[in-house]
Amino acid sequence: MSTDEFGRVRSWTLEPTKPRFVPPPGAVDAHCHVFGPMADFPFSAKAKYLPQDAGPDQLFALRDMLGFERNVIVQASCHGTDNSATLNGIARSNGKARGVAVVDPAISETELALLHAGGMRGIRFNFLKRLVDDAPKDKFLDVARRLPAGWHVVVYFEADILEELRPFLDAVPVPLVIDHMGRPDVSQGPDGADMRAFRALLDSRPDIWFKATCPDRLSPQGEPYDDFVAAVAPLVADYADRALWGTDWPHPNMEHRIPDDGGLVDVIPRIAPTAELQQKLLVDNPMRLYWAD
Ligand SMILES: O=C(O)c1cc(C(=O)O)oc(=O)c1
Repeated sequence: MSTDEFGRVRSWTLEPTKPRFVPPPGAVDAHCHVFGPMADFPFSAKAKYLPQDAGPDQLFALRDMLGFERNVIVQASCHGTDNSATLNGIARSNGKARGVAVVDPAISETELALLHAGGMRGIRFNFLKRLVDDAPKDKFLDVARRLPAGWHVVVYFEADILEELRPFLDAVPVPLVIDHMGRPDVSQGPDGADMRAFRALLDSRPDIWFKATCPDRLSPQGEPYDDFVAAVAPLVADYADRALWGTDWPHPNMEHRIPDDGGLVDVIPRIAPTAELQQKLLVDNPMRLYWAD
């Protein structure tokens, strides 16, 4: 694990390998983050981790090396509800990044419009207790009802609270995107209880999307992530028009098991084995959600 003299942690490799898989033209890394740089964009006082800087320059260099063209930058929990670092990343991308914000539910319509102008197209609700202090469902629903046209809600939760969250998810009046598939136990296989519950959620509404992401977080086996591939490939095949993919760089909280980003890209052709599936996963689906205008 790499911690600097200020106790700031690095959760990403400085030497990612070049993937064998070549993404189709226009491929979107639809789940990544930026950390800081802290001198310009300090972390939240409530942050649960203190990372080293992982700013837009590093993100865009990785994007190019991996063969991607666009990023969707998701506001990381360490920046709380101050979206300046994410907006800075979008602003510096020459139109090649859009974002997902985290907001105080009391945010005004004017501030939401500013986030839209800055390239945000959704907000994220985080239900992981190790990342946020509280997740007020009633306030979340209030702001979900006031979003700019075309926005969606990204939700991050773990499989053990999916049933409890169902009434809340049912009540969200805009499309939903589920981070990391709601963290199923992939060792249960494609027909395990967690995947069945997740499929039931997807079947409940046609406008629920998911990120087929994070083998590094979800695979007990680790590389080459055979358990993840076995559980997730059928989901991508069956819900091909609703699947997104992303690196999750700089892999918050993964300092003890830092993944190789090239290795993550090489999982793509195993969960999306045909050119048609790859085109949907990496280009058509994220473009519909994030670059509709
Ligand atoms: O599982 C995590 O630790 C994690 C954290 C964050 C964040 O801090 O925003 O985002 C993610 O997508 C995943």
